Amino acid sequence: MKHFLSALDVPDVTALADSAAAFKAAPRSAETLGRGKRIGCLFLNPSLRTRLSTQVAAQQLGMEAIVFNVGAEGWALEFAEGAVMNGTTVEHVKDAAPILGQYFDILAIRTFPGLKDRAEDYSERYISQFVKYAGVPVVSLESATLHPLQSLADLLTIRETFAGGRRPKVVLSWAPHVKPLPQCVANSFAQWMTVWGGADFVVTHPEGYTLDPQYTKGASITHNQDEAFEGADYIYVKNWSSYEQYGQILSNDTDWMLTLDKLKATNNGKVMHCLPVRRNVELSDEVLDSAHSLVTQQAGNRVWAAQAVLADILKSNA
Ligand SMILES: NCCC[C@H](NC(=O)CCC(=O)O)C(=O)O
Ligand SMILES: NC(=O)OP(=O)(O)O
Repeated sequence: MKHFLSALDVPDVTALADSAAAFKAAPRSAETLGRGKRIGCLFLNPSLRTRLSTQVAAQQLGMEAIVFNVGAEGWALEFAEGAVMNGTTVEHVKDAAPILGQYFDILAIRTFPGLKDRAEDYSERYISQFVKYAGVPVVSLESATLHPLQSLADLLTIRETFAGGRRPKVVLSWAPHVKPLPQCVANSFAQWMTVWGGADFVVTHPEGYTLDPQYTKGASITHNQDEAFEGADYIYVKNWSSYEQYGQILSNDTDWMLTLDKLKATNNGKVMHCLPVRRNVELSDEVLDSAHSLVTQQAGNRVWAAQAVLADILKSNA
């Protein structure tokens, strides 16, 4: 693949998850693949896992990784076409991106949505301008609407932990939060689950939190969390702000927090979350600290997901 922005860039998500599993079994199996190559990781927003796992993955492929917190330390970038730059932005992406394309063989970017203007966020203007102007492969480190590296790690986690000999029931469950969050992780998980097609996939959320249907096509959607949890093998917990009443918090319904009591209806369900997590708001301590929780394994798998993606891009663009 050329770029990695969405599941739709991946010819075969199962094969990519297999590649991630192979790197997990043999981390140094392609340690010369990236020799002499350099990845630039640009962060317009904070990160712990994505930032570090991508660097570890690059190093294990023999690549050099340079991280730049462009949001905090760089010149304020302008993305609007034809902007009269007499305000706070200092440098246009049209000028910056081609330079970054000369410094790096792969450019990876984290750029969260503004959550003010849905059309603007869902146009993915920021990351697509890097694609347009950098001239090198671009990897999403979470963009305005999707988080594909997270979803690939999630798919790996489900495939390596499920031993049921049937299709697992996987539930994406909305959770309360203190602030409006992007829809990225939820959109992306739904997209990967439906593109993969290996699970009975259910999305549950309070009214008003319907996700963009392009990502949930093929999923069962219900406002009844108890019903969704019945017999579930995996519960993926995530908050998102409203897509319909864009960027709003409509419900701070604490009843939606995942507790051990709620897990009783599941099939000894495993619990997933992308992290960072607000303890005792989204999930209770007793869930996160129990054997139900896969969150540490899931975050560990971010390395293998990133390694599979970078290896594929290196091979495809050799
Ligand atoms: N990269 C994984 C999640 C990133 C982001 N969470 C956050 O911003 C949490 C912030 C907080 O808890 O204050 C999100 O939901 O998309
Ligand atoms: N899950 C995830 O993307 O974590 P970071 O925001 O810490 O990178």
